[in-house]
Amino acid sequence: MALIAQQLQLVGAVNIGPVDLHLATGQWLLLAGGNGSGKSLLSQALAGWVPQLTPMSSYGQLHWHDEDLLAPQTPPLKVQLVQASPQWSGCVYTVADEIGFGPDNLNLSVTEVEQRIETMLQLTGSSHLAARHPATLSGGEAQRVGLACALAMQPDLLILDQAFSRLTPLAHQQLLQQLKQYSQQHQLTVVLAETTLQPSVEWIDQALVLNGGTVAGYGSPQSQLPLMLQQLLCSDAWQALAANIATDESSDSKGLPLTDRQLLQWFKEHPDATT
Ligand SMILES: Nc1ncnc2c1ncn2[C@@H]1O[C@H](COP(=O)(O)OP(=O)(O)OP(=O)(O)O)[C@@H](O)[C@H]1O
Repeated sequence: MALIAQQLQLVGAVNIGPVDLHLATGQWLLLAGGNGSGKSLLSQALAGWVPQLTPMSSYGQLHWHDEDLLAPQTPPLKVQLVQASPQWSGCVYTVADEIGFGPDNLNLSVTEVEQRIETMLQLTGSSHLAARHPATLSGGEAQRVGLACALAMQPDLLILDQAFSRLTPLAHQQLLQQLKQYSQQHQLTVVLAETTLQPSVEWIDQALVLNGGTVAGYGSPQSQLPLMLQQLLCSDAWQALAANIATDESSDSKGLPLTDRQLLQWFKEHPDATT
């Protein structure tokens, strides 16, 4: 297993945990929960920010491969956290240079830095923004560039804390699709922290549901779907599914839909389902 948390507890102004999770290389985990459930604090711990950048006490174990993520050290460069509002370096004047800022500081060759900038501009659909000043970007544009900056560091663990919250649902879906392809090619492990069910649920291998800082559920997306439908934001169509599976005790979690297309099919196969 690549990412392992055992009885992880974060203690500070609020308490998070205990959290147990096991994620293999290349897998995707959804940290699901409502506002204030602890997704961001747990994301920061997974990124190695505790205690240096996020001053909390920690108990239990948290490892990324051989690296102890709770050890008092600089957060590992191979683990990148992208938050909803990207912070810019303030040292450069263009988006292209902002994406190159991290790699430049690794003393890579100019050619390598330029290649990474070009690749990430394309992957995130940001090529048209290359010459813009980062401070002038719209919310959705800034989120694309924030992702490009993180990927330019070639992380092997990427944590996205509501990092696409300002994109349209279609753009969000397309960016996840691009990222999935990249993740499969580069064995990139991904953690998504979200308050909404769609579109992330379709792309994940595991879901961990947080409620008030404690783990309400953990397992396959299908097994956690009934809980996620209760706790996350979702459209009326998905709410209708929630109402149906809540009243259907024979409902088999393995057969639950995860995409809009599968949801349509589910309703076709359950003609008696009412909302
Ligand atoms: N520095 C802090 N001091 C005091 N309380 C904090 C601090 N940081 C976070 N909290 C509290 O910890 C709880 C969990 O916060 P966290 O940011 O992890 O939630 P979240 O699930 O990411 O929420 P949202 O979806 O609203 O972003 C919240 O009640 C929050 O107010």
